Amino acid sequence: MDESTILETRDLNLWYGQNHALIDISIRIPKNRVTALIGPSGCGKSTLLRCFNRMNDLIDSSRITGEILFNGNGIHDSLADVYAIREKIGMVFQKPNPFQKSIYENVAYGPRIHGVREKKALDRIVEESLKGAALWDEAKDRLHEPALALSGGQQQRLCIARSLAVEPEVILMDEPCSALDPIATAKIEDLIIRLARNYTVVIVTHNMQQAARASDYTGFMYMGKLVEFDMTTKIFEDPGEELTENYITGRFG
Ligand SMILES: Nc1ncnc2c1ncn2[C@@H]1O[C@H](COP(=O)(O)OP(=O)(O)OP(=O)(O)O)[C@@H](O)[C@H]1O
Repeated sequence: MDESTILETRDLNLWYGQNHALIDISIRIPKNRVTALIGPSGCGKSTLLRCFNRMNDLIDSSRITGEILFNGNGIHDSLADVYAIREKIGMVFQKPNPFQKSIYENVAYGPRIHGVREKKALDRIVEESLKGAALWDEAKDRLHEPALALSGGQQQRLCIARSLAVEPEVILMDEPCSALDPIATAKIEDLIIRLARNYTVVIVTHNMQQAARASDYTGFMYMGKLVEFDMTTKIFEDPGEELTENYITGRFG
């Protein structure tokens, strides 16, 4: 794989109490590409995703061994700043979760916390972020309306805009389309492909067509292990492992 790596795990293991949820995961996430994580329910996809920006730190029972590197630096090193990591590695969840504020305030919230006060600067960030999330045309005349008045698909794009507003390098997406209809899903998929021009996207999905359509690389996980990681075309057309083939041809899962 001749790509530069932005995120990497080396022999990563994670336990929730006695449950060994991730087993010896070594993966390299290529920069400015879309990587999909697929596999049957409970195989550890969301857990691995949450490790990348230390969201698993918030779960008391979880314990990890091994290394996770972001741009070559260990994210658990003593000097690592977890808030800076979560700013650079944003996350979008399954269910859109905008704040109970206006569209504008949802996007301006992060930059404001980081000290941007000037209205002109905030206006510019809001516009750029909404454009980046393909929501500007639909939202520009209603910026001060409640975000919760948007449709589900628009709310999800607003959540993407909110993460773009703090200038991330990576966007983690945990089944971002599972609550959306096919039209809203298609819009998010187009957006994911476009986002990869400037950002790295890692997406967990149950939808194999989505992984095939929207990703450059795919990792197939099974029972806590990364069975295979390769270019998406290779995984779907000529997988190296029988287990992968059985999964993508619908023989289990
Ligand atoms: N917060 C948690 N506390 C304890 N155990 C957890 C927690 N989250 C996940 N697990 C366990 O870790 C394992 C992996 O779960 P995870 O959610 O990462 O899988 P997944 O592949 O994303 O599943 P799904 O596709 O169903 O979302 C499962 O056995 C699950 O029960």
